[in-house]
Amino acid sequence: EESTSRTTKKKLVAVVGGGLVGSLNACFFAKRGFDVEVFEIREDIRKAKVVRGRSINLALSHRGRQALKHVGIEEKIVSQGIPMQARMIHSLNGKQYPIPYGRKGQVSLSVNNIATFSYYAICRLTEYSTMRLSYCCVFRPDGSKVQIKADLIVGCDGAFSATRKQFLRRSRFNYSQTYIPHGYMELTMPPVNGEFAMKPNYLHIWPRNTFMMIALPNLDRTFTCTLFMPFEDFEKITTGDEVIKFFQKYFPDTIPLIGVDALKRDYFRLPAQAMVSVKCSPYHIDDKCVLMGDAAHAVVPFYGQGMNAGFEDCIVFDEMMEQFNEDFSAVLPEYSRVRVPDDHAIADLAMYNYIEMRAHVNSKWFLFRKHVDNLLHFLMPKTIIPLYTMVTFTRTRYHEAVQRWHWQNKVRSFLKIYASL
Ligand SMILES: Cc1cc2nc3c(=O)[nH]c(=O)nc-3n(C[C@H](O)[C@H](O)[C@H](O)COP(=O)(O)OP(=O)(O)OC[C@H]3O[C@@H](n4cnc5c(N)ncnc54)[C@H](O)[C@@H]3O)c2cc1C
Ligand SMILES: COc1ccc2c(c1)CN(c1nc(C(=O)N(C)c3cc(Cl)c(F)cc3C(=O)O)c(Cl)s1)C2
Repeated sequence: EESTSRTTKKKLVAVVGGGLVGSLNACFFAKRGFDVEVFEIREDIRKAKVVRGRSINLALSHRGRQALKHVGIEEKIVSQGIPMQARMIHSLNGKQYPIPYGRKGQVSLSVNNIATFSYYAICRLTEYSTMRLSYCCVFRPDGSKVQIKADLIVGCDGAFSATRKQFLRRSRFNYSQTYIPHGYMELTMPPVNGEFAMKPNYLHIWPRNTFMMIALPNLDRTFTCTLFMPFEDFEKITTGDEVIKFFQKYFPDTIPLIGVDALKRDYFRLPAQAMVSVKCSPYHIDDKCVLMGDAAHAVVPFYGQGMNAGFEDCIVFDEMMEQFNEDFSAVLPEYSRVRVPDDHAIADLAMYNYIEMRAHVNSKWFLFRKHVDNLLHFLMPKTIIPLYTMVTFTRTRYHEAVQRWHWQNKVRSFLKIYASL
């Protein structure tokens, strides 16, 4: 029977979206003793046979790991991830050059997407007795809605968020989205005699200016290769032979590793996927609703930070819940005030990196820039910290990392002028 002894009724938090950020966020709220209900449009991940995620594997770095650590699942995820201690640059002549990310411990982890993470997060959730999972769509495709009576709604329903769509109807809500002309396609590189086809503890990169391919290792000793190319170039390749010809020209060393038949087949399995950059503000409505993850800020993947930024959203929000004693009317506006500039900064950084890579990033550029960065950092470790080090291996606020990077560029150009005198 209803326990009358309790003075305050437990508050209910409804999380829309049970993807990477939604399921992690639910852990944060459940840990605080809230009743949490997660609404996920797709079937229960724990029963799903086929993993359907936007990218098969992702680079998990410091920001994301700090969030996982907060709810006690960092070790579980790290044990399922493969550390990448350096980049392996594949030049056109087939030569490979490793470029370390930094000091020994500074690694990114290649983790399997939805399957590994959400599974552990949801299992963690069910350990908190206050957890309920409803596999249904909050806003049904026919527009009808599930009635939720909750004290707080957290929109974690991804780049095409239905929760955010409700924000669009309000005045003073800012929104922008940009589709880039590049698409991406994922291809699998199988093991060779049961072993990884390439060195596993690296982020493999084939930088070819307009075209680029990267490969991250998976636990099952495959690599997931992600080919980035303008849609118009994807469309020019219409037959298996044209695929092989294209790979012979730009990625010759990968043909024997992916396999001619697999290339011809897998290239036409799915069309190239689009990449969108979404910015909006504010992230909240009064003390009622808040957006996090891709629902708040979808970024192009050219910094490997989308999930890490979404996970960091959860820590930042939780820190404010602590600071304002869980008073939503104080936490939500403060969350928008602090987090919008940082998430916009990483969106800009990722877009800048895309434009930089498309323009003049080939093996020589990569080698030159990364060795210069590492050299300057070695000479003036406190003054020159490579931008990707601040972004990937620290929790420096994204907008501060960008400010510092601008300042360092001034120092760098001054040094160049000084050196040339
Ligand atoms: C090619 C590529 C490579 C990437 N690489 C990296 C990387 O290396 N590192 C990194 O940090 N990030 C990377 N990202 C970004 C990362 O995938 C996203 O930032 C991350 O998935 C965002 O998680 P999310 O939970 O906010 O959204 P999603 O993962 O999209 O989850 C949203 C969830 O909400 C559900 N949903 C949607 N609509 C509704 C609704 N109306 N009702 C109920 N449920 C709903 C969906 O089914 C889904 O489960 C990459 C992205 C791409 C495309
Ligand atoms: C699964 O799909 C994807 C797609 C893109 C990425 C990832 C996974 C993981 N990514 C990472 N990027 C950085 C980084 O900081 N930069 C500047 C880089 C940016 C690009 Cl595009 C690149 F090719 C190398 C580096 C590099 O420095 O290694 C990391 Cl550190 S991890 C990009």
